[in-house]
Amino acid sequence: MASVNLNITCENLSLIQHQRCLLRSLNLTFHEGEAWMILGENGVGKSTLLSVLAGWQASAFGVVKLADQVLHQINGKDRAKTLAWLPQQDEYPFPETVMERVLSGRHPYQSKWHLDSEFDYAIATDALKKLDLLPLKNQDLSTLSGGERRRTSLAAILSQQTKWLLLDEPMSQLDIRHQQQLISIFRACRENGQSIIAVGHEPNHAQAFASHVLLIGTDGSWQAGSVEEVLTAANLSKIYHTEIEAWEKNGERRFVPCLSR
Ligand SMILES: Nc1ncnc2c1ncn2[C@@H]1O[C@H](COP(=O)(O)OP(=O)(O)OP(=O)(O)O)[C@@H](O)[C@H]1O
Repeated sequence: MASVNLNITCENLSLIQHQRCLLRSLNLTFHEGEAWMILGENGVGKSTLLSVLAGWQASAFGVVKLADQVLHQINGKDRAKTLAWLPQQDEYPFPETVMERVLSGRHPYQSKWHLDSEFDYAIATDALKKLDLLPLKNQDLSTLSGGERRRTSLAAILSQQTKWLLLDEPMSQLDIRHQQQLISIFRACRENGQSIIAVGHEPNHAQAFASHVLLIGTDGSWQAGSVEEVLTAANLSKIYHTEIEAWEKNGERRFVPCLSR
């Protein structure tokens, strides 16, 4: 999609699920080049918002624009060249190898009768390498562990080579080393000109890779801004209804919940 800027803009966006109002009147621009993390309690509407930003689900009220175009008016293939969406659950209903799955990220660039090219294979192989999956490339998805499956979905997203990565709980099921690896990948993606909106449950991940955060409250309220301004112990304690402290070591901030025994 040729365009000067590929910002994602929410204009007066409200989300409703089964007659319950979740997020209210979101007016916010996700600028190209930024990395956002969306935080909030279970059920506040984080996944719903991400699926609306991906164009998968329509919003109840308001508009989402990509650059200056209403998201729903952009044809699916062009949208898929700009926005890659990782849903919360990995669903693999049919027999498929890891490589086949990762190559599916190349579909937006292929015509109906196109066979995967050497170029597609090279991109998929690179994504597999980045996520330590090369030795599993010929394995059927049904034989993978949960974390391996998650990394396969992430590799498919990377091979889509989009400007925006919309990631719903990308760290889920990953062990600590692979979480660290993914944070490095996110940093490299940003250096490469890609932008990220990730849903998660760990404020320290936002601290590690995000430039901005969107905090969503259980009453549909929201607060958005830079990590430095908005990701604070006071704001996190408020949205999670739990006391959270900020600790600092070697100039780095970490958020720790005050667990009572
Ligand atoms: N298809 C559906 N039918 C009815 N209610 C739904 C449906 N999908 C989502 N909901 C409800 O909408 C609310 C928001 O769901 P959503 O998955 O967006 O929350 P979330 O913030 O991502 O939560 P979590 O942190 O648990 O993943 C929840 O209360 C959920 O039960």
